[in-house]
Amino acid sequence: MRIDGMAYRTIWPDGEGVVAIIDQTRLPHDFAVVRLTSLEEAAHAIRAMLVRGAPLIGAAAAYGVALALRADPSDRGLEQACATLLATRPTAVNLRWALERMRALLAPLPESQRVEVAEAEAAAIADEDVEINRSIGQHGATLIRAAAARKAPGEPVNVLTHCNAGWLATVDWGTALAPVYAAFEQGIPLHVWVDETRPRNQGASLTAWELKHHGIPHTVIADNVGGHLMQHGKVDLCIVGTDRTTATGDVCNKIGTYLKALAAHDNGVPFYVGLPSPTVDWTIADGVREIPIEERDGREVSELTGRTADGRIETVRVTPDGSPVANYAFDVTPARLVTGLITERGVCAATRDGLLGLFPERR
Ligand SMILES: CSC[C@H]1O[C@H](OP(=O)(O)O)[C@H](O)[C@@H]1O
Repeated sequence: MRIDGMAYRTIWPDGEGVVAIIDQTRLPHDFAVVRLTSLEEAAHAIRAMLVRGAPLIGAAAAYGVALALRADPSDRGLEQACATLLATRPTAVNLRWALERMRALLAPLPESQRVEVAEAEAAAIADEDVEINRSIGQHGATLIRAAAARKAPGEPVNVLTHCNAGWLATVDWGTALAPVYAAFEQGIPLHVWVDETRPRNQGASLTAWELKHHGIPHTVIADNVGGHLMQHGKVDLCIVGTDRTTATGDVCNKIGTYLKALAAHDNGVPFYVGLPSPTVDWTIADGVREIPIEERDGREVSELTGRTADGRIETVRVTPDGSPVANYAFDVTPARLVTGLITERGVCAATRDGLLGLFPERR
């Protein structure tokens, strides 16, 4: 995507043994590029959410393996790299998918070839992500165009999204926001309701930042507003991302997604999910029972970080000292609440047959 006229991806090789990332913990107030040179730095970047979003986590892990092998290309080095990176965050299946792909490719190779092949495969994973998301954008834009056809000429289509599933959550384009970017480029009038997405505020700090830089009309709202907007006909469709979707169409995504899906279902608002195929966990069928839900540090709930009036970045406490905090980072939306899955091969029902119809090789 372009930032002040300059094209960026969220992650890119930046010289021998160096991988550059946008530090998303500094947005929206500061745009900072961080350079990773080791397995430990790559693992920290994922764990501390300098990079986040299922597809980007997968790409970052792949580059992390390549960095690790520069230090230790042995079988032990490869296994330790994969284990370290897999342990960074438990929910996004792209992490496991990328590491399994890297391990399967690299393990049979002599040590002397592993670094070069690892770097090429990480770049391939990144490039594939861009093309997958571009395609999701095109398929999803048809849904926004159809919504526009049901409105008065020139009246914007109101899309509600949760968290950040934009280009910052991927290598480029995004998943839930890719259809928004594609529809905007096609000249379809639209507006995006941006859930702030407590506690990390990926919506308020990342999605709003993306849309502002792209010139897309948007309004940041508190997480609890979406149901009210749907009741009053102010949401034409919801499009969200996913960190892991089961073979039967259950969708794991940022905490609060399930509540939005319930409100959408209750108000007859279509609820779509941007779903790149590496985010499908073909091995599980019951998302609520089988998907591990990350629990993060309670300080993400009890504290807030922002910019003061005189430009300083400060963190303040918003809960009483000593009040216990629970910080579940994801929830699971049952397939029955999902109108459709927007994949790189087209839009399908949130069912096993729907997914297998687009991915018959998975039968
Ligand atoms: C395109 S995946 C985006 C997905 O990832 C986010 O989680 P996190 O920011 O914790 O990595 C959120 O669930 C987004 O929908």
